[in-house]
Amino acid sequence: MRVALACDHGALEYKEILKKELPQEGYEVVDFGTYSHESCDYPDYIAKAAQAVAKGECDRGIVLCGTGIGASIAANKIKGIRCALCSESFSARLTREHNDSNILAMGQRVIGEEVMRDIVKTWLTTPFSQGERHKKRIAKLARLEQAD
Ligand SMILES: O=C(CO)[C@H](O)[C@H](O)[C@H](O)COP(=O)(O)O
Repeated sequence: MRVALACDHGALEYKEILKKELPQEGYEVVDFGTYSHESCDYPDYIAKAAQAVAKGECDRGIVLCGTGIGASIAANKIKGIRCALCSESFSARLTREHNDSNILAMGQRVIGEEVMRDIVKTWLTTPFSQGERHKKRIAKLARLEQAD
């Protein structure tokens, strides 16, 4: 699985942890930045990762900022993206099973390192349930994008 990573200056450390550790678990990572602690604007980096997922260049994406909120808002502006902001693994599992989320957002200023790892592991390994009720709802989400 190829995973797009992106962050702003508020979450550089967690992005670097994932960049180092995910390949050890067999994931390919593509790093869309940012690459330093210099203050930057999260939409610039998050959009690149989200576009890569939307185009099918990456299978999934993980985006991070201080709270995860700005990152999740930015990712969800891209057509075809269902980005879920998670601070615990229960939601990470349910958003895969129910929403078939293709991007995970987290906040480095909100959750600890081990919680972050737990969320990522759960989110990457949980399949979509394929439930008909969930497929119907996801189709309705897609139709909302068409209304733009
Ligand atoms: O977008 C955010 C808030 O939801 C992120 O947490 C950003 O990382 C944060 O706004 C950055 O704040 P800073 O004061 O510029 O470091």
